[in-house]
Amino acid sequence: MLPGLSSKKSSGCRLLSIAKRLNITHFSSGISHRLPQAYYLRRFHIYRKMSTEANFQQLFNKIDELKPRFIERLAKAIEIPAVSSDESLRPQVIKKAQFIAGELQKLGFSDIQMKELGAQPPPVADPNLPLPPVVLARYGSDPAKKTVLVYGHYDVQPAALEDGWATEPFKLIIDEEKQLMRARGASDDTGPLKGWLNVVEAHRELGLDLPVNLVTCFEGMEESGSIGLDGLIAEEAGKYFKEVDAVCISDNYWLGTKKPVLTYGLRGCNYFQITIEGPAADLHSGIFGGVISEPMIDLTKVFSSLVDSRGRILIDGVNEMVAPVTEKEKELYEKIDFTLDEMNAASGSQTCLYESKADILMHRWRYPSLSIHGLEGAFSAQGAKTVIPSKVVGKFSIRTVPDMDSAKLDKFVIDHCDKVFASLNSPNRCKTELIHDGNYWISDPFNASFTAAAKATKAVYGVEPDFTREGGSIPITLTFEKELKTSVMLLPMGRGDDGAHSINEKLDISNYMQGMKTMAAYLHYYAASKEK
Ligand SMILES: NCC(=O)N[C@@H](Cc1c[nH]cn1)C(=O)O
Ligand SMILES: [Zn+2]
Ligand SMILES: [Zn+2]
Repeated sequence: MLPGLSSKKSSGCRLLSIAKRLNITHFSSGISHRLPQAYYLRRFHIYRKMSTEANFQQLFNKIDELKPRFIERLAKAIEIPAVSSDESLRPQVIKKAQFIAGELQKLGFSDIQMKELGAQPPPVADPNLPLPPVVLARYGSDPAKKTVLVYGHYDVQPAALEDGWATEPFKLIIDEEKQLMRARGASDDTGPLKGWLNVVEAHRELGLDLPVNLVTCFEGMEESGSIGLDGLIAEEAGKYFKEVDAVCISDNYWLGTKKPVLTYGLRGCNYFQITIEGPAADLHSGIFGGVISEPMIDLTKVFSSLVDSRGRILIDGVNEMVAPVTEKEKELYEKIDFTLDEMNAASGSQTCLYESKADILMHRWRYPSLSIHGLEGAFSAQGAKTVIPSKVVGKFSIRTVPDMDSAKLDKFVIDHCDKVFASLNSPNRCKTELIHDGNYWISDPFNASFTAAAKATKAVYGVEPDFTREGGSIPITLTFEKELKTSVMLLPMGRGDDGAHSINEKLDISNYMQGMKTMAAYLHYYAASKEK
């Protein structure tokens, strides 16, 4: 099976040798062991029997049987447009939290708490805008069982029909021909979040004991940088999350479309905005064009100084912080099941900047990238409006990697924008600020949790998963690891071509069904493992 099955209970030397094999030099934290080995051995004897493939068959059949109900329930959650970045939709985000709490209650979860996080900090239009609550709940509290915290987010990215969606984004559409479900949040992350609830439901329907105690941590600000969640986790580490042995996050995707993966690394994300303002109001370009200084022209100059068309970041000091590639690391990429064709299929184009698999993967996983996302305040409709916008707010983000220092990065970026703007000699005003940030994360993929997930993947898909890193970010991952002193494992449900954050987001029905089976099997294998 997997080489080097072990956990972080082993000595530091062992961990170091695993790190060497994977060529990881940036473990984000250590793991403490709070209970003696005998305790876990006892748990192992209790649950070993339940974790046999025979029991899985019963569970898998039940999940299959409940498929129509599970799809219908997902459709109900999807209907709530919980877009965390749109202040006007904040009541909908809160409504979705309440909806999920109601579902948890119906399923027999206990100690359900809607943790309030206060008002959203600036920059924000409404200074009293409430952050959406974090939904905490428990299923079981048997001291003889291990406790798994499952994290997910119920907020989603914006979506509108006019962006080019084939169908209404907040209505779950079943494409019978392609056997997939299309809607905003289907894959990121309402589908996987509902998956955990469905796993509990399948156990209940069978009268089967859940092999672990489950704790939920479902947030509503992930797509906006998980604002407020760090503090809550720190606060609850010794309280609500006290007994947590492992954290499992299902909020990412397979690398491609065929092979299941387990993910042990993420890039971070620092998100910035540049505000440039000048005239008191939008102006007629025939009257004022060529006579006044235009904020939009200044912004394009600053934007174009950030990155070149080959994706190279042009800000002094940024690339210098990146950990160098070693020869051994290069070998890792060759073993990963992925092709340029898959990359092109996922982007729906032939616009990839690299040809070799290693280059693509390295630029997705271990190098930083800078993306320009858009702007507020400028004309963006069809037709030709001859206006000079008086104030524009440009948005861009940098995906961060080991060994980049987040605070240093912020300084480099802000200094750079200030310097470029100053060089324009513009009478306009310019301000660059950080909107939110979240750290990169890299972990040990040979601990008990990853091992259990690998066995679960094999039991469901019949293949060993690839171990991958991911270019996206889940800002809270490192916080869980540090504050709870537990391992974190990423168990993706969807595929690399799901179109998360894009138009026509989808989740293949087979990924939903097999994903839930994998989640269930993971809980059983993890419960049965000797190690934490
Ligand atoms: N499924 C994970 C995901 O989409 N994460 C977001 C997180 C984020 C960071 N800043 C804003 N959102 C991502 O864009 O990677
Ligand atoms: Zn997500
Ligand atoms: Zn997302």
